[in-house]
Amino acid sequence: MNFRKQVARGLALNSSLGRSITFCMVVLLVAGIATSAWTLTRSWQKEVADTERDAINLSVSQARQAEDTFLQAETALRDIRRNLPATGINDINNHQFNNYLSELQQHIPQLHGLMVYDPQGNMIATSFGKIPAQSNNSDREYFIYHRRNAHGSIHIGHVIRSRSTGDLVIPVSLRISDSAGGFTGVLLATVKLDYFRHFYSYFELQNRDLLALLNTDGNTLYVRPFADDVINRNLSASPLFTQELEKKDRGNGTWVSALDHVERIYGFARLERYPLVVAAGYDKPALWASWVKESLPDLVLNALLLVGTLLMGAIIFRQVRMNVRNQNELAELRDELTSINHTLQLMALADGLTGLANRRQFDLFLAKSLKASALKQKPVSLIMIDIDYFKHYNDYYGHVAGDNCLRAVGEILHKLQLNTRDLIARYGGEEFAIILPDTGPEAALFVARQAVNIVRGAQIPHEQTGSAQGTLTISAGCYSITAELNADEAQRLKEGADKALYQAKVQGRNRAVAATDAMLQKA
Ligand SMILES: Nc1nc2c(ncn2[C@@H]2O[C@H](COP(=O)(O)OP(=O)(O)OP(=O)(O)O)[C@@H](O)[C@H]2O)c(=O)[nH]1
Repeated sequence: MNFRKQVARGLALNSSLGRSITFCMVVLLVAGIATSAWTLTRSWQKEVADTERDAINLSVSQARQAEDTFLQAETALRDIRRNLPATGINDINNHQFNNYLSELQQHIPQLHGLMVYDPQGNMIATSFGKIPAQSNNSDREYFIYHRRNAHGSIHIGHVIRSRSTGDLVIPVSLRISDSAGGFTGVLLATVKLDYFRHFYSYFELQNRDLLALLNTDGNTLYVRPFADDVINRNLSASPLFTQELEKKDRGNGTWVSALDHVERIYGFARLERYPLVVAAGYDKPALWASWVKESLPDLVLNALLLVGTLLMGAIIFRQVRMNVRNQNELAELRDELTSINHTLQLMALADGLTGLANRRQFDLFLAKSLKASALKQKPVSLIMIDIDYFKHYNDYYGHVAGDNCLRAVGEILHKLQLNTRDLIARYGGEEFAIILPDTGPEAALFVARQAVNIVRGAQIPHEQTGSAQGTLTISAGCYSITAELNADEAQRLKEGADKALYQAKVQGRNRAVAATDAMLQKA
C-alpha cells in the first residue's frame, strides 16, 4: 500500500464521512491560522502606529521646547543690540556692560554666555566679567557668516568648544550694523549643550531610543544616547533630509540610522523660526522583541487552540475509522453468512451422493412446473428411471460399489442434452427422475430413450443381469400432462410415469415406455 493510500486509510478518507470531517478540520485549521495571523498582524501594526504617533508627538514637543530655548537667546541678543551705545560699540563701558550681560545671562539658565565682538573679532564685552587675553574670534564660523551676510537675522551655528570655559556650546549670533548697514561687530549667545543633554535625559526612553537636535543642513547638534563624538557629524544623506523634510515639516518614517545602523521608527518636526529639526526615533527591533513578549500568551493560546482542534480531529478520525472498520467487518460477516446460507440452500436441495437435485428440490420444481403448465396450458413431462437389477448389483459388488454405480449413473444422466429449464433429480434409492417443462409426450419419450441408450452405452459391468452383455441398464417410464389448477397433478403425473416404468420392467427392462390410456385405466 503506498503512502497516500495509508494516509487516506489512516484518516478514514476512504469514507464520505471521513472526507467531510477532514474537509471541516482543514477549514477550521486554516480559519484558525488565518484569524491568528490576522489578529497578530493587526496588533503589530497598531503597535507600530502607536509608536509612530508617540515619536511624532515627542519630536513636536521637543521642537517646541528648542524653539523656546533659542527664542530666549534671540530675545536676549536683540535686547543687547537695543542697549548698545548709539555712538557705536567702541563706546561701550566694559565694566557696566559686562554686568548687564552677566545679569541677563543669569535669567536664562540655558545660556552659557553672552559676548560682544568688534568688527575685527575682538571680544569687547562678556557675561563672564573678564575678557580673556586671547579673545579674538574672527576665525569662528558665525563671525565670518555675519561679516559676509548683511541681514539682521539670528544665526545658529554648529557646536563649538568655548574658548573661555572649554564647554561644548551652540553659538547663537546676531550681526551689529551701523546706520548705513556696515558691519560693526557680532553679538553672541552660547547655549549650553549640557542643557539639552540634561533635558533629554528626563524622558523615559529605552537604551537605543534616539532623540536628536540637528541643523537643517544635516549637522548634528546633540543626539541622545550617543557620545559626543557624533556631534557635528553630517547626516545630510539620511532619509530625514533626502526625503522626509523635502516633503513636509513634520511627520514620521522608518529607516536605518547612519550612526549605528539600527532600524528606528522616527518622528520629526522642523522648528518654525530656526533652521533646526528635532527627531525622535524608537528602536524597532526592541519594539518587536517587547511586542513578541507581550503577545506570547496570545500566541501560546492560539497554538493551544490549534493543537486542541487537531487533537479533536484526530479523536473524531479515530472514531470514524473504527466505525468504518466495524462496518467493513459487518459487511464481510454478512457476505460470509450469505455465502454459508447459499451453500446450505444448495446442500438442502442437492443429493449428497450424486450431486443431482434431491427429492426436496424435485418436489418444489415439479410443483412450480405444474403451476406454470396450468397457467400457460402447456404440457409438462416426467420421466421416472430405475436401475435394472440393482439389488443384484449390490449383492454381487457390495454396497460401496453400489454407491459408486449410482454416482456414475448420475454423471451419465447429467450429460443428457436437456434444456436449461429441465431438471434431473435423484428421486430416491436407485430411482432417478427428469422433469421436462413445456414438453409433450413424444419429446419426453425421446429423452427417455436417450437416457436408456446413454447408460447402456456406458457399459458399466453388471454380471447379474441375466443378459448376454453383462452391463448395467436402466428402465424409464414417461408421462405428460397439461396440468389443471387446484388439483393434485403431481400425484397424477408421478403415477402415470410410474405405471409406464412398471411396463418397461415388465416388458423386459432396458427400455423406455410412455404411459398409454390403457395403462392408466388399469387400476
Ligand atoms: N448401494 C446402494 N444401494 C441402494 C441405495 N438405495 C437403494 N439401494 C438398493 O437398491 C435395491 C433396489 O432393489 P429392488 O427394488 O429390489 O429392485 P431391483 O433389484 O433393481 O430390481 P428391478 O428394479 O426389478 O430391476 C435394494 O437392494 C436397495 O438396497 C443406495 O443408496 N445405495
